[in-house]
Amino acid sequence: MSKSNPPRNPGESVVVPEQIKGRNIPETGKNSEKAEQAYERTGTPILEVRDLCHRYPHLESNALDKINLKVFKGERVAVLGANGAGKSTLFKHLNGILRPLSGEVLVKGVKITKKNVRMCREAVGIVFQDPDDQVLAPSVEEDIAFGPINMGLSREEVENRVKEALEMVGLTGFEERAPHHLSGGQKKLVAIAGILAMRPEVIVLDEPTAGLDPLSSARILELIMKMNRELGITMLLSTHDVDVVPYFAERVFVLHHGRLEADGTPEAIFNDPELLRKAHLRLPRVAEVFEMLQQEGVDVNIQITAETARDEILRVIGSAQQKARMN
Ligand SMILES: Nc1ncnc2c1ncn2[C@@H]1O[C@H](COP(=O)(O)OP(=O)(O)OP(=O)(O)O)[C@@H](O)[C@H]1O
Repeated sequence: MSKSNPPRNPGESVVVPEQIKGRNIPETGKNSEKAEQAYERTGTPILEVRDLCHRYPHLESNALDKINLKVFKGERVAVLGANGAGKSTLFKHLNGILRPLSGEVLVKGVKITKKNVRMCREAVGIVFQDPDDQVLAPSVEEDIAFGPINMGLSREEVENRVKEALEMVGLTGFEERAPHHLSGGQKKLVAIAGILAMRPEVIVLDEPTAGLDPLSSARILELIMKMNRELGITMLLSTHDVDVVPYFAERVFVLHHGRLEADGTPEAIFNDPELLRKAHLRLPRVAEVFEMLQQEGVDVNIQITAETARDEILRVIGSAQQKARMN
């Protein structure tokens, strides 16, 4: 986004939501039965981008250059890329906020046009990086009701949806509060509730944890997992926080200078040092330790989550003990 991200402390530790810690880490990758059950990678993608190019006025190069990608129902996808890579620009195309210079975006197989853009915005909701761009009404309740009222829903239905969305994000009791008196984390939850109340099939979140403390970040990530698991909502989010990516993403898109450099599982992406270097990304902290061990000549495979790291360390210790016994 044009707004710069608040600086992050490079040594800041990651708070992994309890639900996705340890043994409950969602399995990722092609071999994961759970992941395979969670979504069907065949048939019509819920979102498809074909040869998408975007150019902002007065700029010489494209902010997006021939992007092709598909997202399937129920997937959790992370979009990684350095500042200015094009993540926000891509997101604004996914529900027709921006119009392509060339190429097209399809929602459930239908190309976004002027005529159907409203329907597309109901299906694909976007949570912007800065909640102040989104949460504008004088009270939380009015803010969340805004989308459903615009959809022409009855008063009773609007009330139901506001109640349901507040429950989902854990802000029941905040109805009368003024959004500008809430904390950054609470405002972010109100922004998510406003989108949720429209019952979208896809939620796109631009840097949902930027500027939040570790606990608030964990709460947002927990909510993202819950919306995916319990409501079946397809989730796309951009982040600079590579440490959390392996804990929630089944698939990762890497953007660099407006191009899609890679589309793969977190394991595949984080096992490609050349790609990470090119896209100005780094390994998750856990993986950095394994990379250092490899450089020391230890026979380990790079791991990206705490749980698989523990298993790998136990494997190495086990084989060292076995060798010692044989000698
Ligand atoms: N409204 C705009 N007008 C002109 N140029 C823009 C505008 N918005 C973004 N850009 C430019 O387009 C490119 C992509 O920006 P974009 O905000 O999509 O990147 P990003 O990956 O979301 O970055 P960040 O991680 O910093 O949010 C950048 O070069 C940026 O300067």
